[in-house]
Amino acid sequence: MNDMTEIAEAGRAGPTASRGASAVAMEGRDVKVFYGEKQALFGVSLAIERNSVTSLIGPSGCGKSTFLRCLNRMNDTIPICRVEGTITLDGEDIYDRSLDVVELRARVGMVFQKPNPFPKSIFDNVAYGPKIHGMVRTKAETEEIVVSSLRRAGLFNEVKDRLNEPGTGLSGGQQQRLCIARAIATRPEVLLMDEPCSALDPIATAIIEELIDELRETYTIVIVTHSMQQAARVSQKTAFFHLGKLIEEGRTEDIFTNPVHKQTQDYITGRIG
Ligand SMILES: Nc1ncnc2c1ncn2[C@@H]1O[C@H](COP(=O)(O)OP(=O)(O)OP(=O)(O)O)[C@@H](O)[C@H]1O
Repeated sequence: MNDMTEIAEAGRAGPTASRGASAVAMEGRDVKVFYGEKQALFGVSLAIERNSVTSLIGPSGCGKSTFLRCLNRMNDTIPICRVEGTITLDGEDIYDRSLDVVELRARVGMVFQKPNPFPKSIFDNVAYGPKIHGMVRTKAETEEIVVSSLRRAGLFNEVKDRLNEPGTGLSGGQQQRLCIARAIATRPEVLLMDEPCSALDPIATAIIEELIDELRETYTIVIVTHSMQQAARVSQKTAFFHLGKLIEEGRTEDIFTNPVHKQTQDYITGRIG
């Protein structure tokens, strides 16, 4: 099997390759992003389907992370960054002045490239979000949400006897699952993942990929990945970016087996990137 066939096979093996179109959870329309004078995104329009995994792929510097960071306004933290266009969550403009950004980030959670647990206990890492968002009032409620989030992230059995130990003492793969537990503890609708496996070994990567597949039953997931095999394995939709433009998007299987644009074809066959 050549690389292309393997990628296509992996895409076909996805359990939802035949799922019908579901409702749109988030949508970007004509999104332009500038870092100072430099334009990084040129009018990107992309609908993110609910309870589905969307992969953002493309060569380094093409704007994948920039687009991802627009979806929960993480770009607000970069002073020179300016965003134009419209981005909605459940039809609501997330750049509306009346919108509470802290609340938005609870609804649209994020997992980063490098696992970044807080320097706190495993328990407190997960309890932190629900506490600051006023989602829990009692110790029992906090415990319930911590345990269910750790279970959901596939980590509970491994840490149940050491919940009071530091999160930073876990292995890289466990730390990343802890970060996923922390993100889902605020019961978000959407989970953004920026190359969540790039710092992990193949076994830890496989565990996270399996988890992503389970999590999409409950969450809408957008993942930036450099691995086309990973995009094919975990996502139902793929969007290909090049030089700040969205070149092509569609069902993962179609993007990898029958791309419409030459640039997409060149990227997936390894001619660019
Ligand atoms: N904080 C920043 N300040 C200035 N320019 C930035 C900043 N972040 C990104 N850029 C620029 O915006 C463009 C898109 O970058 P972005 O990180 O979104 O690409 P990417 O596709 O995610 O890349 P990679 O795969 O290498 O992570 C690049 O030209 C990059 O140099």
